Amino acid sequence: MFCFLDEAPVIFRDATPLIMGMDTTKNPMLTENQVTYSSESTLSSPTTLLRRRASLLDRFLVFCLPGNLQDLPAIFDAHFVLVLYKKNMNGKESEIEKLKWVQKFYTRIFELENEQKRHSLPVASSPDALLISGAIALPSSLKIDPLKLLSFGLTNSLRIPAFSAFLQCNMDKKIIITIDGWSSCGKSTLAKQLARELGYVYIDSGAMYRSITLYFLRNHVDWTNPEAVHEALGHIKLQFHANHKNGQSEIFLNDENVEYVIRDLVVAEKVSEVAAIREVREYAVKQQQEMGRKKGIVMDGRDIGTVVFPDAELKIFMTADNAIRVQRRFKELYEKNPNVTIEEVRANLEMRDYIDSHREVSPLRQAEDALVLDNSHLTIRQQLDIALGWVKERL
Ligand SMILES: Nc1ncnc2c1ncn2[C@@H]1O[C@H](COP(=O)(O)OP(=O)(O)OP(=O)(O)O)[C@@H](O)[C@H]1O
Ligand SMILES: Nc1ccn([C@H]2C[C@H](O)[C@@H](COP(=O)(O)O)O2)c(=O)n1
Repeated sequence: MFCFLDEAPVIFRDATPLIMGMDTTKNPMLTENQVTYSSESTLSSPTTLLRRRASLLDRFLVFCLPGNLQDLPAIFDAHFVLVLYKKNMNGKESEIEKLKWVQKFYTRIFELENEQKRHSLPVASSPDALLISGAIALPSSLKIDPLKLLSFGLTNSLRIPAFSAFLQCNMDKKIIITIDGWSSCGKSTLAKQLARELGYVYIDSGAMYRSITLYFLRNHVDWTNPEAVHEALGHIKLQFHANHKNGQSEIFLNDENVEYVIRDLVVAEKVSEVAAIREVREYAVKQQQEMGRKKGIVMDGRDIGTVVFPDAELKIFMTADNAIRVQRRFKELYEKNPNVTIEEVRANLEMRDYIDSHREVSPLRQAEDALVLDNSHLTIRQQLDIALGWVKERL
């Protein structure tokens, strides 16, 4: 399925320069200034052209794609947001190259139009634009390397909704995505975004261990005593519910929303001890496996790719420099409680990482077939784009 969640893009049939539009109202972070253009001279004509058509186009931006024309075929279909024309070539050969591109561009637009007709979809077209909508099967052989996009300097500054749309071509196939890694390296941030992009369920397995710990603390359960643990687990019901206000899935402990209280350092101090108990793990893993039965799930934790879903289609192992992780978590906790100190946060992270990776039962470790994502110097958006690229390869 090729469907744009917000708004279909418009592809302009104009003569050169080739233009594709992107709805900027749906991408508020995107401003014209943020886009790196390959050369000023290429800019004037597309923007002028667009502005002249303000009624139709005032919500669309034009991009020029810097870089080598040879690379364009790979990204052409995937990104309906890009202007793929660069007027910095001289000489006859270049002109021929340019013409070839114009030809390819039109050919593809007409193919798309025909696809839409073939699927009995309304084709909203005018002499100068074609609205792409509905189900259009893009070639499954098409591969896109997000790193290539990074090299164009594009994904730094913009989210490309067309990329999600591209992924949706193959959305019939549901996979399991596991994200394991060290504390506070961004697992849940990435997992939530991936789930949202793909329409998958997100499960924060750490929230389950945290909720169990909260129950034990509140009820003074002696977790060094296996019988007490067994008895207590019998009184625990864990559920995830979507919060319709923020679209996030939140954890409920015996029908109480504990999503926020479990993030407290009081729980964080003890959770690794509780999570190391065999019976606690068996209790949690059973439920996690049940949640992934229908696939279409992104789950983050410590043992998801190794123990919970050893056959997952995509396993990501996240990591980041210690100091960076401490800083990120400190910033987050400080906003909620200015009394927290960076030393406390550092000590907690180090302690949890040590216990989590040294415990006897399902210690944190990288699955052999996991892809490593070190996000020390990546933005949240960049890490998402990289992970989406990996997903695409598996769909
Ligand atoms: N690439 C990034 N750049 C900057 N900050 C980030 C990045 N990724 C995540 N963060 C921030 O780092 C903090 C920790 O992220 P997150 O809660 O996703 O980590 P986690 O690995 O799930 O943590 P935990 O192991 O405790 O569950 C959050 O404040 C998040 O916003
Ligand atoms: N699959 C998992 C998930 C979490 N844990 C433990 C280890 C963590 O220190 C703790 C809290 O998890 P977080 O919220 O930081 O992801 O729970 C685990 O052992 N296995």
